[in-house]
Amino acid sequence: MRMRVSVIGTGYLGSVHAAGMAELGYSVVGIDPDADKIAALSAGSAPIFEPGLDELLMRHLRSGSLRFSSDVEDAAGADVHFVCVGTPQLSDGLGADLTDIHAAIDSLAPLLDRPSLVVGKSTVPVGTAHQLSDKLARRAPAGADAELAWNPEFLREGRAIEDTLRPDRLVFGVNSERAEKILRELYGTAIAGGTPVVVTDLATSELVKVSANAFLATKISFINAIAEVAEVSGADITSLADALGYDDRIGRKFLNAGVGFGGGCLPKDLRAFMARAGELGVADALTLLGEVDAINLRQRERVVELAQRLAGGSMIGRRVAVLGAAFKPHSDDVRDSPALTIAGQLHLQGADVAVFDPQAMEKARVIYPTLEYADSVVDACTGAHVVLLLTEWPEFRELDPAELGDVVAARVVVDGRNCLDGNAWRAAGWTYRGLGRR
Ligand SMILES: NC(=O)c1ccc[n+]([C@@H]2O[C@H](COP(=O)([O-])OP(=O)(O)OC[C@H]3O[C@@H](n4cnc5c(N)ncnc54)[C@H](O)[C@@H]3O)[C@@H](O)[C@H]2O)c1
Ligand SMILES: O=c1ccn([C@@H]2O[C@H](COP(=O)(O)OP(=O)(O)O[C@H]3O[C@H](CO)[C@@H](O)[C@H](O)[C@H]3O)[C@@H](O)[C@H]2O)c(=O)[nH]1
Repeated sequence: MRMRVSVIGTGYLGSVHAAGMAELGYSVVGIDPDADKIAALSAGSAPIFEPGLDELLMRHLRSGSLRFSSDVEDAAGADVHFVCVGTPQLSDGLGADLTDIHAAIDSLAPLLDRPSLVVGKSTVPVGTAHQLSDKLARRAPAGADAELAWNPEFLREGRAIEDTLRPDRLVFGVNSERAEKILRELYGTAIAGGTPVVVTDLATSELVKVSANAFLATKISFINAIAEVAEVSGADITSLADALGYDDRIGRKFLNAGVGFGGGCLPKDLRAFMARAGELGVADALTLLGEVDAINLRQRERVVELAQRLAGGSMIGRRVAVLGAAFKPHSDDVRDSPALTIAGQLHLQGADVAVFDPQAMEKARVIYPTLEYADSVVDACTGAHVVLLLTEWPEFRELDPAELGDVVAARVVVDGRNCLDGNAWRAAGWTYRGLGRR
């Protein structure tokens, strides 16, 4: 009989994971208390923008291998339960809020009356899985037969389906050979396709995840720090990154300088990692990450200051076009988005800010309701004194500077992602400013 899988929490991670597990041939139920989300998913229309997700949902809803429910009791029949609930930043700005993950285990445990595996995928501070494992053993009617494993997720938004079906690596944090065997069977397709597997303990698996995100964040802040120096030296950060990247030991990926990292993962995971190190008495070990965070936030301030300078000193009575609201292209996720932070700051300083994003308008409106949301790039730029490109959507890269020049009040562009051809924009009469570029 094919394995039955439940996915607890169907947000950015869980919705893709549920559809991915159905694609791998399992019988899947996705559980989430958010009734609107469940209604949308059940209709085959994901509440998030993720390329290919609607098609995958529709295919497996139709075949009957995928369903969604807001009642956790519907997870009772599954053999494996993936926990994908949110672990957002606490309101004090430091540690991770583990309320939802404890609530998820509390609601699931009483349903586990036969051998089953609960697999944590959420990103958690090291030590959390051990606590949840104890809780499960105490509360599940099956006792030790209801076991916990940790299988951190490394998917990138915008490429989430590919990353789910063909991950770079799999990490299994397990307490038993039985748990390892079940996970190997579940991911058999990827393993047969060559995906390497690291089998380890719970604590290592939790730490792998936060270390991976901390390393990626460090790479981005490193290049952004160098970009500040390049800018005042007349050097060019993009050529510099290309030259660094040819060294295999360094690699070109994650060396794109600009307004820095945002989203629902890198910033909050970095801060939660530092907070956990503090609780463990080794805060000094991670002081580097405090600097990574500070460098990252400084990039947003640098763009605000640059826009002010280019607008003549004051933002009052100035119109600014912000191209991009999502934290990265091919996503509608606006959590901790550099583009929206910058737009919000300029608005507070009196600018008339018009935002356009191909996918993230609806979600942006919820958190910044007072900004103007334009229907197109041209609408946003009409009458603008400064154009800020802050998310590198392909359609923004391909803009024609001559055509856009006809609608703006002043031909001034800040390329916050260093993705435009500065020479072409200058040739069309624009004042072009990249970050870390001549
Ligand atoms: N977004 C990503 O690309 C990504 C990638 C890897 C890891 N992660 C990690 O995965 C976790 C989820 O992230 P996300 O971006 O999907 O968050 P999200 O906010 O989009 O989704 C979380 C979902 O959990 C649901 N939920 C809350 N309490 C619940 C409960 N008790 N039972 C069932 N569902 C519940 C919420 O309603 C929400 O739909 C986080 O720990 C995150 O760090 C995310
Ligand atoms: O050279 C670069 C690369 C990325 N970014 C920015 O960094 C942020 C994060 O990008 P990315 O890592 O591609 O997006 P996420 O979907 O948030 O994925 C990260 O966070 C996920 C959740 O933990 C992990 O699963 C992924 O492995 C990890 O890459 C975005 O704002 C990007 O614009 C840069 O500024 N420069």
